[in-house]
Amino acid sequence: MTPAPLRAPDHLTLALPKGRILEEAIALLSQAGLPLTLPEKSRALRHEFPGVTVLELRNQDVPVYVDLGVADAGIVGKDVLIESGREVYEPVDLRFAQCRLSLIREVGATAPIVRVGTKYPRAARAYLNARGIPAEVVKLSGNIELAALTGLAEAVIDLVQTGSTLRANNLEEKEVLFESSARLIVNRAALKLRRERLRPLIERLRELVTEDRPA
Ligand SMILES: Nc1ncnc2c1ncn2[C@@H]1O[C@H](COP(=O)(O)OP(=O)(O)OP(=O)(O)O)[C@@H](O)[C@H]1O
Ligand SMILES: O=P(O)(O)OC[C@H]1O[C@H](OP(=O)(O)OP(=O)(O)O)[C@H](O)[C@@H]1O
Repeated sequence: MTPAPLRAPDHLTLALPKGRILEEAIALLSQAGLPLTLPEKSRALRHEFPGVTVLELRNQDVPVYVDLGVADAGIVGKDVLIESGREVYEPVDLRFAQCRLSLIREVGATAPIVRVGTKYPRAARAYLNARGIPAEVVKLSGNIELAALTGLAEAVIDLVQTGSTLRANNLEEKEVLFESSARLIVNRAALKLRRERLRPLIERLRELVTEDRPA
């Protein structure tokens, strides 16, 4: 196998998630001065721009690529970052993709919580342990709320934004575990090696998010 070519210190590799974050991430990074455009729909997974490579990943894989240094930086939801358990440098709260991770039950449910369905087993266990609730955590992959509707679980832990999914399914939010938004994450070694590219990017993104929404 041929070794991977060394990347020049003035080249950036970014890990971005496909899905709802991609478009806004590309728009913000372009505003910050990177020569990026939204990739055309295709099966290509790696997109080349002048001086920048974009790796298009699943959300959960963004912290892995950044922590292991395959990507210099990435954008990912705080929810996914917490769940990953990876302690990467997180210099900018980008303030989009705002939502919260909450404990959700059917309206009026009072039965003891025996099972909890979630896409976030690590956060769920930490929450249940802190509350002293001896429930089993069942890892699910999507449409998590169905678990509470079908009796698979007495409660679910999932994201809420507008609350319309809850209202449409006769569910209610019982407690917020934490708030989430998109974050810039950076590999610590890359921050030194590619300082000239990463420092101005961090500064510009900080300016852009505070310009958008003054405190
Ligand atoms: N309804 C929502 N409103 C605002 N932000 C959201 C909402 N749902 C999810 N998010 C945020 O956007 C991120 C990406 O969500 P997206 O829906 O693209 O992921 P997904 O397709 O469920 O993930 P995957 O299939 O890769 O597990 C989430 O990690 C969260 O931070
Ligand atoms: O409060 P709301 O505005 O209704 O948003 C919350 C919903 O959005 C997300 O689901 P998504 O649409 O991403 O589908 P998924 O369950 O397949 O991830 C999340 O899992 C909730 O179901």
